[in-house]
Amino acid sequence: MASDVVLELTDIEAGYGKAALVLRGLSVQVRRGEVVCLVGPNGAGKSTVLKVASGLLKPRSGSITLNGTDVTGRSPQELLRAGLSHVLQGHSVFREMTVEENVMLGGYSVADQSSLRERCDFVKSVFPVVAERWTSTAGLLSGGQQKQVEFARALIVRPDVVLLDEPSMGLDPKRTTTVFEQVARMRDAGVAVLLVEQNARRALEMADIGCVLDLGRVFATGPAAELLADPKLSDLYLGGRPATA
Ligand SMILES: Nc1ncnc2c1ncn2[C@@H]1O[C@H](COP(=O)(O)OP(=O)(O)OP(=O)(O)O)[C@@H](O)[C@H]1O
Repeated sequence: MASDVVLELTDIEAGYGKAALVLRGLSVQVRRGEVVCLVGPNGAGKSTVLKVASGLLKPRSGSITLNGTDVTGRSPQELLRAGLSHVLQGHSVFREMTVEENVMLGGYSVADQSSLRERCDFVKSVFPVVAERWTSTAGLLSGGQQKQVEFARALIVRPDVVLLDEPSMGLDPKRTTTVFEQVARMRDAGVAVLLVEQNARRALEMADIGCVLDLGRVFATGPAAELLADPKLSDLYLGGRPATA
């Protein structure tokens, strides 16, 4: 395994209860400073990959390694301590609380106050809106800005890898652009990002690596720009080819 691989899922089989398998031998790698974007049709298993990676769902077979250590079967809390943060689908900002209070909820496990202060400075440097609105009530921020508060909460523990489940959900195109810019800033700050997106074409324009899932397997993977340029993938999975001028 290359040393820059932060998270690796290998030959994962997973499902819910006694129901049929959702993931059928899926493998994916995420490297430091890289955004890997999972796309594919509804029900392909994209969110299930994130649940397996974060310990919310135990795989029936296969392995998960984090920074080269086998962490298969560990709980979400253990994985958080080991360097993996998961930003769930939907909105998890507490609207009545300030931005600071929301971000600090993520830092409850950081006992050392000076290291917590240093981490605050770090998230403020990654997300300028969070710094500017630090004392504001979170409910007064726009949907895209609230997403940045969720990202900051995930980054306060300074994880090696962040899992993002549909961060653009419910946002208009302009705010989606802003949110994808913030995902790129996390990557540029050295974090590995594994992202699930319905907004496949626009997410792949920002991502480094794309991974097309279908029926619980990886149908195609490679540099995101190459997937975007593939006419067959465009027609099947990316909502058709963009109109040419
Ligand atoms: N908690 C659950 N219990 C039982 N089945 C589930 C559960 N969550 C998901 N599934 C099933 O697993 C399959 C894959 O779901 P998943 O949410 O991973 O797909 P997805 O690719 O993220 O889809 P979407 O794009 O619609 O969010 C679906 O058939 C879904 O019905």
